Amino acid sequence: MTATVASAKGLTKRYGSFTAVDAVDFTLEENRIYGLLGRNGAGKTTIMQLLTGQLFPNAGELEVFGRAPAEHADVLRRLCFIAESQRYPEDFMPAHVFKAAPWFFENWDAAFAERLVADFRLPLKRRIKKLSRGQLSAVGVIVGLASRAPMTFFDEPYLGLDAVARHIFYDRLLEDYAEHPRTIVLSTHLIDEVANLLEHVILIDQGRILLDRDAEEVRGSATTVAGARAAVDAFTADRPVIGREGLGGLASVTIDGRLDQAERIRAAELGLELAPVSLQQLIVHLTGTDLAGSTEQEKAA
Ligand SMILES: Nc1ncnc2c1ncn2[C@@H]1O[C@H](COP(=O)(O)OP(=O)(O)OP(=O)(O)O)[C@@H](O)[C@H]1O
Repeated sequence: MTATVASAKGLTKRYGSFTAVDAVDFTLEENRIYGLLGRNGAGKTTIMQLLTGQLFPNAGELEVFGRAPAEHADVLRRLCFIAESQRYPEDFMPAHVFKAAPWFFENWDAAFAERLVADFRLPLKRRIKKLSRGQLSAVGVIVGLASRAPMTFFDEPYLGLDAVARHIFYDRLLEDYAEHPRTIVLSTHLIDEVANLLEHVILIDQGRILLDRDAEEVRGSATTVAGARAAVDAFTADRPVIGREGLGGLASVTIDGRLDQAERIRAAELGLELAPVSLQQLIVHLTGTDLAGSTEQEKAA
């Protein structure tokens, strides 16, 4: 039995006349790794700032650990938010950050932080403003991991981190999560890289939730059917189509939903090729722009 650690109902955030988060409902369960995904400007950072009490909602209900997060110190001390471009006091070095961290995070593991510093080859005694972009991201990633906060938010945490460092992050996150389960919310555009890490996916588009589903269910929940156009069209005619491409007499159509054995046999008989759709491909299909039309908000503006 899992417990709900955050819940939003009709949660809305406006910036002037622009609605960045539009009456969303969702819950976060204890000890799960969530992917908060979506295109630029979708509203991911805004949702994380609402959850961590940095912003007040304009409407709706929001509870984190049973209370409105803003101004409740007992909630805020259980949260860790790692922003894309974290700011630190002038003249701070990484060593200062890690020394101060236990004042904010009661579960802080100094030995784990030390190991991560070695993994990321982070210079401890260099001014933070002199660090490279990737080294600056490493400081945030280390704080996020070693804080072991019951609810940890990583908002695009790895700007500038090289591929090796990103994989160290994923590996350490999974290892440590296995030993110290907690709720983790990760926002990223590198969906393929984190696809296997995520347990649950929340997909945001223009301030609304497009998908809120167990990652296992999402994986393999869509299929691309490719082959001769007439056969593809016949096979996909009665199904929910989420993407379509074609060239000459060939077509490739992505459909939502799983295919059963009989359908797979029928596809084979029609000479069609079936391929599972990756999480990234699915998200591209679901959030791809309708090039023919503008968005509702743009029309209204
Ligand atoms: N302080 C603000 N004033 C006005 N508009 C804002 C403000 N902060 C964010 N927005 C707008 O709200 C929308 C959501 O922004 P948000 O930062 O939450 O998106 P995001 O999904 O995190 O995007 P990205 O992936 O690019 O980081 C965007 O259109 C953004 O321009």
